[in-house]
Amino acid sequence: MSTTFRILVINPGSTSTKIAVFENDQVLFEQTIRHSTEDLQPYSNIIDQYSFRKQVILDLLDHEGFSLSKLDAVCGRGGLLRPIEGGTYHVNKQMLEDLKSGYNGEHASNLGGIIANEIGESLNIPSYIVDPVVVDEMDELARVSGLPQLPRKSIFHALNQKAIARKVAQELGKSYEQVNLIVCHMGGGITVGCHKKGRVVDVNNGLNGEGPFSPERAGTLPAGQLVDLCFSGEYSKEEIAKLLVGQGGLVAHLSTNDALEVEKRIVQNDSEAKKIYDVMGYQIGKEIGSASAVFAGEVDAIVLTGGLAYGKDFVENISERVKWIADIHVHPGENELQALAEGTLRVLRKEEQSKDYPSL
Ligand SMILES: Nc1ncnc2c1ncn2[C@@H]1O[C@H](COP(=O)(O)OP(=O)(O)OP(=O)(O)O)[C@@H](O)[C@H]1O
Ligand SMILES: CCCC(=O)O
Repeated sequence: MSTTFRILVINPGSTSTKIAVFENDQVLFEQTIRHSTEDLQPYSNIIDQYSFRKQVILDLLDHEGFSLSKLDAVCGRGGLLRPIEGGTYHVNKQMLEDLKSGYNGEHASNLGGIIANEIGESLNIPSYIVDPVVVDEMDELARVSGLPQLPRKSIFHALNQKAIARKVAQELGKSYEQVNLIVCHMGGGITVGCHKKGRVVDVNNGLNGEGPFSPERAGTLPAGQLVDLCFSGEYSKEEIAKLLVGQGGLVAHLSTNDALEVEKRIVQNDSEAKKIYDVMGYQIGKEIGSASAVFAGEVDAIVLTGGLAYGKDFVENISERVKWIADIHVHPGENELQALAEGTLRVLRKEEQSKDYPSL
């Protein structure tokens, strides 16, 4: 029996689709396909981007000369499913239904399992998801909001946050279960997780109007004014939802989700671009500060990760505000493709069993 496994991994983010082909845990090919605001504009729902993103992936693999017939499995980033524990799940009928209907809401990662399944079925090979954004390890007190009918939910960049947290724990010479980390994923969305001895006990739900604004999310808004906006008669429910996720943050203020473009404008002395970019850093600093209270100050490290962590001045802006809390570890980009491949590999090698996504 073959001990070499070839795996296609697919990570649809809000502003990009990242793909890679792995041979066991070694990457053979990796590419980030960026989607501009204009590319995504025609699609009123994220699920409608499905054919567009799948075709872009297939075209790229074809262009690079990768034969699909050599694949052993396909793995996609898991989306807004029902709350489940971390791990590798095979895609099943219920999961597909929940991803398609957006059981817990709309998110680019909903496309991961759907595209993986479609490619997998066409090749007669298995498809999986690993550590979806709904991994839920929150402490009970973190679930309580100021209205009993509106409990808080755990929806965050679980895959990257957990993979980077393990790496930083290793850098500290400890296991993930021995450290307290504040992990700040800064991509199209921004989530700040409190990793307390191996569990994410609190985290802002970046999709639900919580936390800092981001390239595409509005973050925490003044609630009363938001209610007025909702009932102003000027917006439909869908339009308001899009303002919060997709057209909020940098997109709302500067008409771009691309921080590199914002940095370019700053170099050209665009004062509005500078102000908004600075405020995004300020809000991230505030969120990290509030996370430090979750640990009563006992924080081993602060971790800055995601695409925005490539921005040196941006990282400096945040670090100046929070370096008094703990040492800062910067891991730009993300480890998500590797984490997807490793989760799949553990199952293909039978080191672990894939989990069953619960049916109704
Ligand atoms: N070198 C860089 N310097 C500054 N910003 C960068 C750099 N590279 C990418 N970015 C910015 O990072 C953001 C995208 O980050 P990332 O690729 O992690 O997001 P995503 O995967 O699309 O969404 P999410 O991480 O929320 O799922 C964009 O605003 C992009 O312009
Ligand atoms: C991963 C959920 C948070 C976000 O995309 O903003």
